Amino acid sequence: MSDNQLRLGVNIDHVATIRNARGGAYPDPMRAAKLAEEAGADGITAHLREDRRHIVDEDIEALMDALTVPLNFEMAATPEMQKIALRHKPHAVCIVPEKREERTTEGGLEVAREENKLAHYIAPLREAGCRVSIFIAADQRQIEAAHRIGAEVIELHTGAYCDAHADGHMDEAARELDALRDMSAFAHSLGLEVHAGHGLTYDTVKPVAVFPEVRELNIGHFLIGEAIFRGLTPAISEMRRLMDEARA
Ligand SMILES: CC(=O)[C@@H](O)[C@H](O)COP(=O)(O)O
Ligand SMILES: NCC(=O)COP(=O)(O)O
Repeated sequence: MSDNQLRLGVNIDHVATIRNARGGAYPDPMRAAKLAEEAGADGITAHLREDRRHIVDEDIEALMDALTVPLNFEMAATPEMQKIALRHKPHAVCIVPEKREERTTEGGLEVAREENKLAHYIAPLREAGCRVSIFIAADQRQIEAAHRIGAEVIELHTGAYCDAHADGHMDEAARELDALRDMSAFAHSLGLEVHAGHGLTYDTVKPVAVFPEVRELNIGHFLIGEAIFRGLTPAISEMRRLMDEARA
């Protein structure tokens, strides 16, 4: 991979959402992960929520056993999740905020107010060899705090930009995009590796993919939905093509 190429992490959570709707064994997130690998994904992302609404513990075990690309394990900063991460030692652990009542991840992690607690929380994960990433809003204060606690990576939450775009509020989308651009550059200037994701689609990916400091995009819900219409491999290949085009 050239230095300028953006990595694509495919999030398979919502394959599990469909499986869990009937409580059976299909569609299998592992099969989706293998197809994603073949389609050019550079990594697989999976979020083990406290309520296990999509990915479950057995999925993480299967992914750790069979993946040949890195697993980005998303989790809340709880003792239970720390134990699971330390047992599996995935390539990357992305700490995300989590509320049981939310429909999806709302906003970024509050790092600045929880600095000491989070610094202690991530230390054993780093010692175990996991790259620690913090899922964060495009907010300078939070990025500075993520840097201070010793995170190596931040993932900028692109949800507000994507939601504004989907609602046709283009001025707001442009403002959110400006913040993402400025904060990508700022985080990079501190030495943090910059990732981005949440809610990205074919319509919203290029303006983010073009930021030179961004090294990885994590995309899931849209791709799994799009796979219904064109199949998972073509859906991922098209995303890959748009990212490469943005970066050319
Ligand atoms: C943190 C994040 O953005 C992802 O985990 C993704 O949104 C899928 O999980 P949920 O849809 O459950 O939030
Ligand atoms: N961290 C963001 C992610 O993994 C994918 O989010 P989404 O595309 O499912 O909204």
